[in-house]
Amino acid sequence: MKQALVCMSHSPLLEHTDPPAEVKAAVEAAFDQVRAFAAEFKPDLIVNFGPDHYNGFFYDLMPPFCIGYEAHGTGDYDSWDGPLNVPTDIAHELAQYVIDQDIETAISRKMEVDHGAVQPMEIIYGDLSEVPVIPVFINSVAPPFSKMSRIREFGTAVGNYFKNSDKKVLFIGSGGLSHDPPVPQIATATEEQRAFLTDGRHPTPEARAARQQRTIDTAKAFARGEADIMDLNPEWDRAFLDVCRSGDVSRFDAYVPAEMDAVAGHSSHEVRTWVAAYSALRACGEYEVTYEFYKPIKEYIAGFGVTTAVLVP
Ligand SMILES: O=C(O)CCc1cccc(O)c1O
Ligand SMILES: [Fe+2]
Repeated sequence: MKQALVCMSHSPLLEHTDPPAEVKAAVEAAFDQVRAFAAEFKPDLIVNFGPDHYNGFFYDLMPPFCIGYEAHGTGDYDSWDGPLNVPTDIAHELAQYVIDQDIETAISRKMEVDHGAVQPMEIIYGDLSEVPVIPVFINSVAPPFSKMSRIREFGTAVGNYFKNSDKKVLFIGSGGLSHDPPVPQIATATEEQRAFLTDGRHPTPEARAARQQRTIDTAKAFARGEADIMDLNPEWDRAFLDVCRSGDVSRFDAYVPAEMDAVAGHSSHEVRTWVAAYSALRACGEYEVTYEFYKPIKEYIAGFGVTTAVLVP
């Protein structure tokens, strides 16, 4: 089989808060499953569908999705801050193919990817300088959002490009599930927040540290039941995982941004990266989910899901 998938939540709090030991152990066991899965599949190339949290993409120019020809980690929350090993020629051919399917993707020759995009690869590979990866940004925080059917069509186009490739491709989706971390919303932003959301790239070390501390403090308060952020929604999460497992990617179309905001939190839109990844895999054939982990983890501010999937012969 030439294609496979890993979709998993991310949280920059993994190294900054302390869930109960058995929760940490369960998450680490899930990570071990993913590492073993990737080691067995031995991809030649990763197509990494990742969100961004106003570290690489801002309202001065916010595309629905963007294919990276060259990319660099922003290093937020001590995440990868080096170059990614992007096969620019393949990224370019992929972008042209997607556009030829009447899906006008943006492209970047200098993409900046944050913790949300790189964490799965950090967990699997540790270092991001080796494994060839095409980073694909999907807007998951900054309304207006394209319809979920468009994300499915985008993922499907990406999958169709690789369907007959001689390379083994691992599709990765990073984010979700239900969660509402303290990311400012343009609709309720102060003047200062609005300026940050518009073009707040490359913050000072002090500004980045203050933002990160706010998130860490919120996570600790959330775990104590004292934070004023929306609760995680395990029922919504498990229903989403059921759709992934069903193999019928058209069922993703039913997800509506306004509803997701209301019941699953403003960052639940990160599941768009899963929708794109599962749609890319489904374009290559019928698939089955071979591993699924789920646990709502307040210390990580995440309905934390981890899945792997392969094509069925
Ligand atoms: O710093 C930020 O903007 C938010 C960080 C963050 C926290 C919890 C879960 C996430 O998925 C996430 O990205
Ligand atoms: Fe995130």
